[in-house]
Amino acid sequence: AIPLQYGAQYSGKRTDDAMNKWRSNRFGQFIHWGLYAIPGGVWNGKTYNYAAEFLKASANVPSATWDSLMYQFNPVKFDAKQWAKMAKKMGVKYMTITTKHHEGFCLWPSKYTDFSVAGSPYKKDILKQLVEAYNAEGIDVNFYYSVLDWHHPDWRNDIKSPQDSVAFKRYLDFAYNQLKELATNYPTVKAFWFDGTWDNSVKKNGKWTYEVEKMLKEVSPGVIVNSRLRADDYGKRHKDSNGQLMGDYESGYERRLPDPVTDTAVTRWDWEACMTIPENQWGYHKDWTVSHVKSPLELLEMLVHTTSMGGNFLLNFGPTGNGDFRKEELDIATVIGNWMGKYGDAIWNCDYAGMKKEDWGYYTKKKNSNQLNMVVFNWPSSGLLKVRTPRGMVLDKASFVDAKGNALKVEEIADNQYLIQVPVKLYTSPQVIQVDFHQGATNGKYQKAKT
Ligand SMILES: COc1ccc([C@@H]2N[C@@H](C)[C@@H](O)[C@H]2O)cc1
Repeated sequence: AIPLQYGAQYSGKRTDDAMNKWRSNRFGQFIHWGLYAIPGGVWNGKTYNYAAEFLKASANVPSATWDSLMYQFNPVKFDAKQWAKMAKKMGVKYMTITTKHHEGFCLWPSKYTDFSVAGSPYKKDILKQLVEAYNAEGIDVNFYYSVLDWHHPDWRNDIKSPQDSVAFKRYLDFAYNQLKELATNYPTVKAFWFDGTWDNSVKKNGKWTYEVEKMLKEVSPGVIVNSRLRADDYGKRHKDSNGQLMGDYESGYERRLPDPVTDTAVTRWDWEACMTIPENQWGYHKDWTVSHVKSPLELLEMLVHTTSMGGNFLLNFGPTGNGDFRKEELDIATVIGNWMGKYGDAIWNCDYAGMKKEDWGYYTKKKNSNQLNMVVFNWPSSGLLKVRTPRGMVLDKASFVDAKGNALKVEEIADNQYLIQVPVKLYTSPQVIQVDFHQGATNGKYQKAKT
């Protein structure tokens, strides 16, 4: 192995209470909210199709002009309690909020900059209201923090001169102080979600990323940081020069999911996928006709897919500049919430079942139980659901979660191969079949092939 000072600090999954809770949460609400929500992808009457939180770049808006949006930030409809109630009904167990996105505007009154809510007509601390309201609903809150900062004069994309080094050192001190301020002033925050760390300037400062992780864990014991924060001694990101995952979970899946057949390696570590409802909009965009908008059932399948591979699913919402949510997002929250209300037990505190992916859908397995869940999206015209079990796993009985009394026919047709029979009918939403199993030798009651 290559000797490293700033590489991975440990290997394997963390098994402490804080990480077990993070893992059991499974479903989270991402919220992107900042000055970009005011123009919402439209500048001087022109609609820009690219991600709305990048409008400053897409429309080549001068910094002074963009930054003056601070004087328009006054979300009169913002109601943290209402947001938290919507999240609770949707069935999320955690929420990740952008404390500061690439534009540099801070949703809390940081003492290290004037470019925050304190300088806006709104004035109040948005993070404080959200943390209190969501925690009151029993939902954990995590903080997203962009290291990339378009506003700060000392930010550099690369270090090309001694002057760059001096300036960027000032920037890294600023960011370090802001992060310490966040961890200190909002002690119930459970995790930090770092973004904007792909530039050479950050890759050349692996030590700083190591020191940030260390500081956060000293200030807030048990706190969790994503792999995206980290660069090692040689600028390697997410995984260090020895291929070891840095941070506490892998955060490379952005608007994409690992393949359930070819990417099962991800089940060996903790990971989280974050997902937009449109193709590529994190901040509020006035015109969602610019791309495909995922339906509730598309997103629900992604949540189940992610859980089936031992990952967390972070679904993004982009509130308007006034502090309310668009209809499409409210509808998605309602439909997913209704499903979670009935079948959330197949998501929360569930993990990878260690079984081969089948065409009809996904398996999840309740932690420390003999409860296997089959979440069925694709109904076979035969009415026969194929199940291949690992050696030593024997299926006993199966029934629909909302028809526990009606046992389904479970037929062992060959070594570790079963068929579960379901009525052939139109199912209008994904169903969950609960299967009881035990470890043991197969019953061998099927006809052995004639030798
Ligand atoms: C292609 O470059 C980028 C850069 C930043 C992003 C940011 N990461 C997401 C989690 C959002 O915050 C998006 O703005 C996305 C794509």
